[in-house]
Amino acid sequence: MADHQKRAAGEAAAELIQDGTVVGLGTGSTAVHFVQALARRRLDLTCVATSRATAELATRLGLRLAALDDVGRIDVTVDGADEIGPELALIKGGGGALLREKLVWQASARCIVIADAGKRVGCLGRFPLPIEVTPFGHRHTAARIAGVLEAAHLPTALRLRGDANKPFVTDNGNLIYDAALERIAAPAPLARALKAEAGVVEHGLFIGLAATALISTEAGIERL
Ligand SMILES: O=C(CO)[C@H](O)[C@H](O)COP(=O)(O)O
Repeated sequence: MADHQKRAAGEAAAELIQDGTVVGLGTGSTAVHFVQALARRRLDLTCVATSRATAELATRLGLRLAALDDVGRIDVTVDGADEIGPELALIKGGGGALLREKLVWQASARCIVIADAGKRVGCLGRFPLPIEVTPFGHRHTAARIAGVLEAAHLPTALRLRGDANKPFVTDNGNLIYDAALERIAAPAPLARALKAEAGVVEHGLFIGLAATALISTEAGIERL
């Protein structure tokens, strides 16, 4: 999707941030625009990054960073998404930062998701669901995940690094399986079933966390 739509969403979100607040910084190409626009505002902020990549960008741009455990709570987090479904249920983790993202989102009083219009779907699942697992026993965990998923699913694939035929490793030292489900009719029971697996560290279903969505369309920013 056109980068200018991502930029417009990021800039619109940056305008909502108030001076003196604690802000969670998302990960991904849309979140990059938010971080850049936020830095340009030169507010007095404390920021918590959801990935090493975002932390590096924020540091380079002069934003003050704190560790999640060094702040009492986060006032507002702004982050992208891979899919935005009904009731602002989301799939996240395309960039591999889902665990830190969810930890930061859960610590936030308010979460704003920013995206281009192409991310809106009537039913989640077209985007493969990222599932972060421990490296120990990950093939057994993958087999158990396959058992949890609905019968009609497509293969669950170990995510590889783009530049090599080696597994992608998250900032937390874990691996990711991407589950091509096509259609997630009931996200909440699936989320619970996945979390019940010992090898599953986190999954990319973000349910009941986003309060607001800023969707960038050719006609302007739509607020949900
Ligand atoms: O969840 C994420 C990273 O883990 C991203 O927010 C998601 O992948 C969207 O990325 P982009 O803005 O590049 O489309």
